[in-house]
Amino acid sequence: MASKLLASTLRQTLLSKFTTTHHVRPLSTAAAAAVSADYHEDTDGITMKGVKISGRPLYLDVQATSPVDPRVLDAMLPYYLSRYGNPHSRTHLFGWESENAVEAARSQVASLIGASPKEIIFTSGATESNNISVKGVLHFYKDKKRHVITTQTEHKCVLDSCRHLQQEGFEVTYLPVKSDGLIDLDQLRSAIRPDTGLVSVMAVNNEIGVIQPMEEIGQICKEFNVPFHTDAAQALGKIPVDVEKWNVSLMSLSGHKIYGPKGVGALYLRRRPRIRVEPQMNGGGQERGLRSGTVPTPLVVGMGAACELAKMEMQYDEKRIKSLQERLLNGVREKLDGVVVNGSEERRYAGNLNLSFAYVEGESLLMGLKEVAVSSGSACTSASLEPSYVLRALGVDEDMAHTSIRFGIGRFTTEAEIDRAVELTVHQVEKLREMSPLYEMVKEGINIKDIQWSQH
Ligand SMILES: Cc1ncc(COP(=O)(O)O)c(C=O)c1O
Ligand code: FES
Repeated sequence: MASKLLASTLRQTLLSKFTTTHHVRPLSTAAAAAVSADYHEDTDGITMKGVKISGRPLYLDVQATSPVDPRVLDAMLPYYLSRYGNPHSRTHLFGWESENAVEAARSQVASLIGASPKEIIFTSGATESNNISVKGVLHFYKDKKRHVITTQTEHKCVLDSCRHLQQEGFEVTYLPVKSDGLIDLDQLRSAIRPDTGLVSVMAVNNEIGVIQPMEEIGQICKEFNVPFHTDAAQALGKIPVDVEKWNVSLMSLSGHKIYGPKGVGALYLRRRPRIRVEPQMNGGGQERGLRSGTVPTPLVVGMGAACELAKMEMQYDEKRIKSLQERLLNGVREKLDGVVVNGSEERRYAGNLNLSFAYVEGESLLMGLKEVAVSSGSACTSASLEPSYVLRALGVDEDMAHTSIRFGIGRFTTEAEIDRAVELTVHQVEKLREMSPLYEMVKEGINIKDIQWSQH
């Protein structure tokens, strides 16, 4: 109890010390011009991309990325300022101390997932780890293995790696998901073939937060002796992750989803039985020849520190986040009808709440919510007006998929922020519904599904 209290007090103190609400001053005049052309700040707010916002929005988009924990930054700083040696330099102290720091970080990452440090390869992020896993495994075993199984709701970097393999002549099965977002284990079983070289299923979905049955999938892969890869970018530090329990051969991890820095990640590669991959990067042979390029010591130190903090505080964070999620959901449901949680309500990570609001237009809702930084789904598809392919895979109607909003709650989210988000969301949805003729008809008791719309 004392340590939890200490952690939360420390968090507040460090946060107030480090958090700045100031606009970051660019160094060069060219950069200043580029910024100022689209950025204006005055006493009553900020205008950017043509949108005026009074003050900084509150941040509820932690699935896209999370702020760096001040304690993580604290661990990183010496490796920028004084201990800046190349960890691969063998001839002097600067190199040795950097190498030590990298190895310590490797242990911190391994310890959070129940692996040996020898099984951890540092990469630039989960995108790279997913590319190495999907393409690297199939390329290495290409003489015997020509088939991959994945799901329709994976992150784009897994789906695109699979498409790339298809262009090279490999075959891919994209498993559908049930309406709760989970795969059907019998369908997985029957999709496995003698030439299946990899099963790749993400642990926690980035858009809807559902948790796939990892242990069961791992068991099936063991039974058929097929390597199992999981993209655990959204699971690490959020739910217990254990490479043995899940029987995974490869696992992709990311630093910036767990209050660590952007631009760093890791790949878990099982040693017994050993899984082999073809490297995607050629060069100096760092990271056992699997990922050439100078290991970025400060980033790796940050990822290690973030993992150590996650290990210590996961339970505490989860409890807080769960109660904030309930506060948000109850708050919204108290005032609004027609609010649907997308994805399984039981098997989900509490920090990801994906809601659809019936009878409102999603784009207008997002535009009206500029004081809350939320998204309609993943960051890399957020520019698209298409409804999310993940929600479509769940069988969500196009109109409901269009009105979805993902609320991301994290370690630094406060009750006051949740209350404000509820207030703004309710206000905006009510406003849009007032303008909606459909909602008017629903209130009058007309069943919209029964209406025969005339076609012109
Ligand atoms: C499930 C999932 N996989 C992969 C990624 C990509 O991670 P990174 O930004 O570390 O490359 C993300 C983050 O956007 C993600 O949510
Ligand atoms: S890279 Fe993060 S959601 Fe796409």
